[in-house]
Amino acid sequence: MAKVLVSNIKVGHIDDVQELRKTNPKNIPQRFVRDDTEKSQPITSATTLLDIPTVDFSKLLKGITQERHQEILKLSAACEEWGFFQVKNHGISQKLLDSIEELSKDFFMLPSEEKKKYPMIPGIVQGYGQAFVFSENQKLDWCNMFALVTVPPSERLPHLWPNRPEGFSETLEEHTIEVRKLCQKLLEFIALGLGLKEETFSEMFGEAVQGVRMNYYPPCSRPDLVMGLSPHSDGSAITVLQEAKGSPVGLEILKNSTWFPVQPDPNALFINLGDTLEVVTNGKYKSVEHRAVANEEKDRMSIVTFYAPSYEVEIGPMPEFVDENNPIKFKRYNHGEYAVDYLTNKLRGKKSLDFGRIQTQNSN
Ligand SMILES: COC(=O)C(/C=C/C1=C(C)CCCC1(C)C)=C/O[C@H]1C=C(C)C(=O)O1
Ligand SMILES: O=C(O)CCC(=O)C(=O)O
Ligand SMILES: [Fe+2]
Repeated sequence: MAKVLVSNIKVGHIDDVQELRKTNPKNIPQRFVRDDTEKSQPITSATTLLDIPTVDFSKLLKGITQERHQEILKLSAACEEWGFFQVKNHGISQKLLDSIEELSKDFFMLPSEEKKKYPMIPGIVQGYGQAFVFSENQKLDWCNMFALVTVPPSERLPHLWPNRPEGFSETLEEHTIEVRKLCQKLLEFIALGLGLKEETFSEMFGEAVQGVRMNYYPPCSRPDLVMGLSPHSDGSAITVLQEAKGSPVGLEILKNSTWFPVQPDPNALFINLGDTLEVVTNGKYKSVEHRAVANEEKDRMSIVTFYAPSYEVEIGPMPEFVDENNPIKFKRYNHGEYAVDYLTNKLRGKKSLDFGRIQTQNSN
């Protein structure tokens, strides 16, 4: 994908939320204050955490057994009903996960001037700062991000790979490889759960694009006024989310017009479906809309890997999911063009899917 340089847009001043917190914790600049229309209060309280469907990866890895079949049924049910699940016994070493978490936290704790050596410029979602800001009056999220495209190497921006904290870039390389293997295996089992051959997505995606983003949410004196991360569906096929240990509840899932707080098991990884899986299954599976809220007392951090098709491939609903009862909902499109559309707009609920959606008379 051509690196979209949207350098002629004015984004106004974007405060670093960690600096805001440090210098004047009671000050919430107006650009961070959401009006009520945007922040429907969750109907459920944080005490009613949503039960996250859990898949045991070690059972999926067993040969063709009844146990594996049951786990695949669990996986497909979670994908169809919720669009997310958590995976335990995922096989990624806890040492690596702890290391990437510690190094990511150390990165965010670096002095501001050090982090500003890796600026995130509008339209390029890589680097340190706030992604998806495209206008001066756009509300900002209470979040500092650091993101890199990691695969293919040709899409990397080497000058944004930090040399501090020590070992961060090297650990990121290892983390990229291990999470990629998990994504590829999960997509094989998701394919089987759809009644497809397990190679379906590896053949469809080509050399999958992979990006990683660390989100750091400092405490906020008025969490009721701000949004940690705006509501969105991910522009991935699947996303792997690791929540830092000791994080307060922050991630919320939209289901039946209600925001449900979820907190993944610290020994599991949270997986959510992105727009691409909704398109290729013609809506049988749906990308889940989610957001993150801020917390008054505690900081929170997430490490998120996005796994998506190559920019070169064409994506569209598979014939297996189109029939007279399920008319085709999306056109076929070049994934690179979808990626440009996604990455040059603010986070906007599930509007990212409109890029490929076929508008029908009665479509709302
Ligand atoms: C919520 O954020 C995303 O879904 C997302 C997805 C980015 C991507 C696509 C839309 C198409 C395939 C490539 C890629 C995974 C980059 C956010 O971008 C991530 C990835 C980087 C890098 C980042 O800043 O956040
Ligand atoms: O921090 C979280 O829990 C959500 C992060 C997320 O949705 C994202 O980075 O796409
Ligand atoms: Fe997300």
